[in-house]
Amino acid sequence: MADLSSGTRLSRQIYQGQERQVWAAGVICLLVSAACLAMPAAVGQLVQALATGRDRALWVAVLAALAVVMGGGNAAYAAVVAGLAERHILRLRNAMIHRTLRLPVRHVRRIGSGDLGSRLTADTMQLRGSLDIGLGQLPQALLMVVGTFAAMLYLDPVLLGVTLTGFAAAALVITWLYRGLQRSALEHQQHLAQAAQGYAHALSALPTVKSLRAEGHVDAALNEMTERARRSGVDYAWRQALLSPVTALGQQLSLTGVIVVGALRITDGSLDLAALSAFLLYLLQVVTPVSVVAMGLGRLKAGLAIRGRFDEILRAPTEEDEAVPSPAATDPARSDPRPAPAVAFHTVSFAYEDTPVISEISFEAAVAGITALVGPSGAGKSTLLKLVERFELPGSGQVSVRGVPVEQWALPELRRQIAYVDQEATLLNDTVRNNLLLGCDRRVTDAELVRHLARVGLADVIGELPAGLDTVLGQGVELSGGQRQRLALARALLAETPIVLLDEPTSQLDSLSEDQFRRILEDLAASRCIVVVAHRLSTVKRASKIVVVDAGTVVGEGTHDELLERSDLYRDLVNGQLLSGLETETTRAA
Ligand SMILES: Nc1ncnc2c1ncn2[C@@H]1O[C@H](COP(=O)(O)OP(=O)(O)OP(=O)(O)O)[C@@H](O)[C@H]1O
Repeated sequence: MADLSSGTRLSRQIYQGQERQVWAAGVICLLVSAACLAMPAAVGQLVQALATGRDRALWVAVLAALAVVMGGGNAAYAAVVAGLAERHILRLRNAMIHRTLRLPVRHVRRIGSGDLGSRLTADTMQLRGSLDIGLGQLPQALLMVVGTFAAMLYLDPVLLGVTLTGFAAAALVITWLYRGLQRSALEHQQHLAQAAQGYAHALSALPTVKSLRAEGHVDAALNEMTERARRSGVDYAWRQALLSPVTALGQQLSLTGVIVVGALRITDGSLDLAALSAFLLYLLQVVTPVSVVAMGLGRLKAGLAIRGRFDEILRAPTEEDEAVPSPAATDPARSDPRPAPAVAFHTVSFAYEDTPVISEISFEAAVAGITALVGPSGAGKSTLLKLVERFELPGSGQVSVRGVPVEQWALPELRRQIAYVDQEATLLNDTVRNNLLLGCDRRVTDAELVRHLARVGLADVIGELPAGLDTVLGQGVELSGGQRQRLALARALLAETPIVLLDEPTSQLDSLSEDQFRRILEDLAASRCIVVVAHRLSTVKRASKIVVVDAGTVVGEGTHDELLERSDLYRDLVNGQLLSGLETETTRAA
């Protein structure tokens, strides 16, 4: 029943908006099936015409017409069905792309980009094959089977009973094969996806793999994955391959039974030889469509299993679905007479799955000025930025942006308030211009783009690229880590958001760029809220507020001088244990 309802749902999705093509396919299918069914009768008529010498030309013409209908109809049917299937695949791919981009980052990371890529390519190809048989050959074969059995019923119901008994024995084995078929099809696609995921991961870590001379190790691990895919592929293939011989076995049983019972019935006079011959002709004719039905249902079952892998994505809750605004939520900043801070954490706790990472953290970042988050590695600083962006939702407590709890913002509106430069300073595989304009809602001239590039010290670098602002990044043109960070910073500047979140933006900058970066930050901080996860003392010292985070809690808050006096951890950090750039600073101070 479950199969039937998901099959019906699938058909509805495929046919939606393509009703004309569906009708055309239906009419062609009926015409072709009628022509096939009429063929044996027409051949009989021609034989009779040749014997009697009457209407020979007529029956030759009828046979020729039937052949044209069958040939042309089959070609037209295949074309219409291919159009239906391709459109369905297109919709499915686009729906998956649409959905994936709106899922929580953690969900997408958990599945993995290689696996998702495999769903979009290998799974859809497999599904396309299932649709070809399921939509293309199955309906026609079903019509043929029903039509032929109807003709056999008309000729001799007893012999039809014998025929169906033979096929029923085969059906028992086929049902058992189906059960494993769906499972092995799903396993095969999963193994393929795991291999794709492992491969993508290995390629992204290629320089590390090479430098560690770990090619052999990675090779072996990936080979193990491809071997698993081979095993499940073979399992799937033999089950598919058995469908045809089992059907043929059913036919042999039926044939033997029909010949024995037919001969007995001729002997007792309840059947004549002509009817038995016609019956046997139909029995031979029905084998191919029965095989196609058996195979087609098998492929359809496999297709439904694979389709389930798409549904897993299409039904997963998006970020919007996850953040159900709580009417009980109260924003401390709203009830406060002071203007709301740009960012406020109020007793926020958060865990990744079951691992607590943030525990009852409270702090505020003012509308203007730099708030620096410092602390040992793994303290939870980057996680705090993720909570502001609503990549993650707090387990308890409240994160507010401009006085409104993050889950009460419409997500696009919330993110319009924030420019975010992540640790990797991610750039898309697109032109420099488009990379700069991501997240920027206003019209920007090239002159303005160049001005911003100059501000982050990149105007010359970009000017020297083969196509300047139109150069596509990532296609043979790579920027250095520091250049990427500066480009990401220019993007954040262009977005002109009231809040800027920076995650270790100076990690790959040289001291000259770092000075430039610090000046830009100070300019920005005059009118915007900058929350920066910083490991450089040069940035931290100029912050209007420093929040010291340790093991998911705030252990100190204040200015550089205040914290030097009050916070042991901050002193440790400043003494060079955890803030890089310390030596430079201490040397300078000396
Ligand atoms: N996506 C994730 N899933 C599970 N655990 C995570 C995830 N991201 C981070 N963590 C864990 O949460 C803790 C805090 O990580 P976070 O990146 O916020 O620390 P951080 O202070 O920014 O560290 P660093 O300075 O080294 O970047 C770490 O123990 C980390 O292992």
